[in-house]
Amino acid sequence: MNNIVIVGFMGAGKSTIARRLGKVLKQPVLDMDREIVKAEGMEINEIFAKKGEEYFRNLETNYLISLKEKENCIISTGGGTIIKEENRRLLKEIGVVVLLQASLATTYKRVANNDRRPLVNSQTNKKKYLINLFNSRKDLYNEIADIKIRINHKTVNMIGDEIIKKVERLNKC
Ligand SMILES: Nc1ncnc2c1ncn2[C@@H]1O[C@H](COP(=O)(O)OP(=O)(O)O)[C@@H](O)[C@H]1O
Ligand SMILES: O=C(O)C1=C[C@@H](OP(=O)(O)O)[C@@H](O)[C@H](O)C1
Ligand SMILES: [Mg+2]
Repeated sequence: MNNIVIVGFMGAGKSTIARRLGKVLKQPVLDMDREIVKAEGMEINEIFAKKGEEYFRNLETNYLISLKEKENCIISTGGGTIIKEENRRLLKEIGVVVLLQASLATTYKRVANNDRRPLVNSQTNKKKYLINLFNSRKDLYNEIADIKIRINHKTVNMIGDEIIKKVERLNKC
């Protein structure tokens, strides 16, 4: 095992921090969205548009099952991977779960004007939609987190270092 699994809401920095951890720890990085895009030969937006969200959620579950074999990897999840109970169970099996916690203000700033997230793109009132989605998922992230990191106003390097320290401490226990 010894994998590090990064969870959190859209825009919290999961993909960015995973890349940083991979570089510092010299471990392979698996970004679920990126791996799914590669396997399907379609961008996330296109998968949602052509096949729907449920299809995408099943791809996430299948991908998580394949991760059970992995060791010493840094895994970046999608913001909605934690929705399904089966996925939450799989994530706990796969590695130490690190939650990146961003404020709604930071989230909105990072996500609202980026067109790569289909769930947000399609909304006319993006702010209201994000607030509701954020609140509906909060408890699920907290439920599975072994380590929680507040990311507001911190650099990528600071967050990476904090994660490494906390994972080391946890592994010593
Ligand atoms: N600590 C940080 N400080 C400033 N910007 C950040 C930080 N972490 C990530 N970002 C930026 O926020 C945006 C969302 O990051 P990303 O890694 O795609 O998040 P996620 O994978 O959680 O959706 C990107 O533009 C990224 O460059
Ligand atoms: O929150 C979500 O439901 C989603 C988050 C996205 O990943 P990021 O959290 O990396 O943006 C991506 O998996 C897809 O657009 C759905
Ligand atoms: Mg990401």
